[in-house]
Amino acid sequence: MRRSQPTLMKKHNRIYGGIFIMSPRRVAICDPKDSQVILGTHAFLKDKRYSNVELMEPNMFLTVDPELNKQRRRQIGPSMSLASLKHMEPAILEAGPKQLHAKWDRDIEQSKDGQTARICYHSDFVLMTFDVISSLGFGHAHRSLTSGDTRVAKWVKSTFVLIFLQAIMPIIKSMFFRRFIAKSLYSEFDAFFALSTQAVNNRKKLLANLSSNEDKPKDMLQSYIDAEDPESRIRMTSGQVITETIISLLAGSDTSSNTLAWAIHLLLLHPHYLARVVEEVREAFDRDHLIIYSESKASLPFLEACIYESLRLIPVTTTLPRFLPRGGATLHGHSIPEGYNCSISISAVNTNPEVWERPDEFYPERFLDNEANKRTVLTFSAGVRVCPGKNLAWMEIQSTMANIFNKYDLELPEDALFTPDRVDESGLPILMPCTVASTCVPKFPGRDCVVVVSKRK
Ligand code: HEM
Repeated sequence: MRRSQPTLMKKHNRIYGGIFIMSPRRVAICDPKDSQVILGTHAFLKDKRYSNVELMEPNMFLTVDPELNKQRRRQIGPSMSLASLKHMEPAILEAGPKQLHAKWDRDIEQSKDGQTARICYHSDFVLMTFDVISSLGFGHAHRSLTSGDTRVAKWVKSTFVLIFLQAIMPIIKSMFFRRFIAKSLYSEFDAFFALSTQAVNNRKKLLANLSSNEDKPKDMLQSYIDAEDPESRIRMTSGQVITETIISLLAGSDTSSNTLAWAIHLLLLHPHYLARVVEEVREAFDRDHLIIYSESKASLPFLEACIYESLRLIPVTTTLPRFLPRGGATLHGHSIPEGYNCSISISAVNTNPEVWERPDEFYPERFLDNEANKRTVLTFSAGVRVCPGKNLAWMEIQSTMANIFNKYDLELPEDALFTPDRVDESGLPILMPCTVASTCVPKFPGRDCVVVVSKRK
């Protein structure tokens, strides 16, 4: 079995259990305890294919070198803490929920009846999450969602593809591919790199003219420039800041937008839960109030449970590939030789029937007052290389959803293909199909991620 598609991994987990052979020298891991063992230490290195990528300086995401990864985490980690993100929240709300409202209000106003608009929420979330991270990372307010200028968002996509291709197919790094076959991908990457370089240079010029530290911008770019490793006192060079900014943009936009899209899809297919979330939000806040993350965290436990359940059921990152250390390891009672690869299947761990009751069901109640269940969800990974952008993602996702439900009524269009009544043999709503590459993306977003939006009655 070579493919690691989530549905296949889940199916094989039910047949073969917590561990099975996927292909020669590669085993699949589907058990939460084994995953914690592997992810808890740098001994199980990230898959070596990541180090094939030669586009930027070595960085936190692609490095297989534990020392570099640890240093970067000491440098960058604090800027991703909730305390630090609190200072960035105004920029997140401007580029995120407020911009989305502006776009949806305009769509409604310009619609035929002036009351309801058909909206592809997937494409809006893609641009919105890109705008959020690029505002923080470039210190410049890209507004691709409302302006319709999607040029930079496209460069990001090309960079993603290029990284993926270099990792699995190193020949793409050759001059022949650079000049001919993959020329446009490389030139879009160059444009994106030049933009990031310009952002760092502009910021350094601005800093040179500031009279007080108090006036420094409060964003991710600034915190990367200021980041210092408390152990070695080393700060990042401009090249490293540029690279880490690009990496944050790549790692943080598609993941967040697709998570938002799956959460909305799941709620539309479970109208009783949608109604419960809407009621919770509207009882807690006035209709014109812009809900910030701390408010939503304090007052909207059911919304939070729905997001956890969506992250559990459809994790946008599907596998975590790791390398068995010298001497091998015993996993799930089996001795696995050194040099083997193991692929932790996030989707199989998140739906392992030995751990989760009603594993395939969208059942958010399992997360109400249940910290242990929240900790078991593996969607942001865990351990030494856990996602450093987790807090930012939560801030963005939860405040976007809270503000959508506070301001708009959402309904599936009449021609929707996937509806609450269209169920499988177990009686569960059939989900829209997805494509799995580096993230799990709706396959036909223009067809399946459409919703009719009107202003809240
Ligand atoms: C819903 C949103 C997100 C999900 C589901 C997610 C998931 C993940 C996962 C599973 C990993 C581990 C990958 C691996 O080990 O192979 C990871 C790593 C990473 N994520 Fe996220 N992520 C999200 C949002 C973000 C955001 C917003 C940022 C940045 C601002 C970010 C930055 C990173 C970085 C830099 C790494 C590499 C860490 C390392 O290798 O040490 N992520 N993410």
